[in-house]
Amino acid sequence: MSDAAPPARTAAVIPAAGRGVRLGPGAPKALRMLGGTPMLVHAVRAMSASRAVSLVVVVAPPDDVAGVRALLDEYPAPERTDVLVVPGGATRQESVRRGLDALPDSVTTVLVHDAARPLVPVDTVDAVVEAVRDGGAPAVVPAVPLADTVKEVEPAGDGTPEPVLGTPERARLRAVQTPQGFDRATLVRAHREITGEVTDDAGMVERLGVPVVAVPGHEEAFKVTRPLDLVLAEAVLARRRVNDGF
Ligand SMILES: Nc1ccn([C@@H]2O[C@H](COP(=O)(O)OP(=O)(O)OP(=O)(O)O)[C@@H](O)[C@H]2O)c(=O)n1
Ligand SMILES: C[C@](O)(CO)[C@H](O)COP(=O)(O)O
Repeated sequence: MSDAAPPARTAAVIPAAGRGVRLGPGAPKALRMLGGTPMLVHAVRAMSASRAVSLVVVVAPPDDVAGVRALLDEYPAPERTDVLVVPGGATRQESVRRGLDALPDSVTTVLVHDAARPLVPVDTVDAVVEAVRDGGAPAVVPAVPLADTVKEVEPAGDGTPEPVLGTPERARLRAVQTPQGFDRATLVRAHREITGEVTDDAGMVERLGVPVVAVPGHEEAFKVTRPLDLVLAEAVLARRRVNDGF
């Protein structure tokens, strides 16, 4: 970025330090190839596709910060986007916190986006940014309705039958994606004050008692978690190539 560029107001933190155990043996998940390009590079491009995002902080496996830096230099982001790489932690929460610690003072709005959701469309990213900047709520999540009926069970964990405790009303349920968007001060406070297991950043903000709102997500923002998700991701990329005419 040129010296004259204005300081970043909106930044994206990309936690990419996970191993990808559920994906099976191989390279760390964020470095797996999708359509010939590492998953992390797709995720960085998805964030920098938004004109609002001028800084991306990638949180890398702590033993491979230099390798991730070299990889991102090989696949440069648009010139108007700065990309920092910092070491991650043992949990997603810890990795996000380390990404937040690296943000410059100028940043007021933060997106947190899983490297494992490489194909989120830019319209979804922009919708989240706009909703945060509108000031309606300090935390915004993209979310999609569920296709399956959901049961609450008493988990057994060993493959034996699990007692069903209830069936939440499906119309009130959403599957939550990323990027999740936040007023920076609120997210930093959540990461400082909330401890214990939380699976997403908005969940931490909810625990502060601060309002969180959901905006429409996108089916292509799915998380690459299990081997079949890689097949779907390759299919989405192939369809995009056909639609883009190359
Ligand atoms: N210590 C960790 C764990 C996860 N993540 C990141 O958080 C995102 C969502 O996590 P998930 O999909 O669960 O990835 P993994 O933890 O890698 O997957 P698994 O649980 O299968 O090992 C991923 O981009 C992952 O790299 C991270 O930065 N640091
Ligand atoms: C943040 C997240 O992607 C929202 O759906 C999800 O909670 C991450 O969960 P994971 O267990 O780290 O995959």
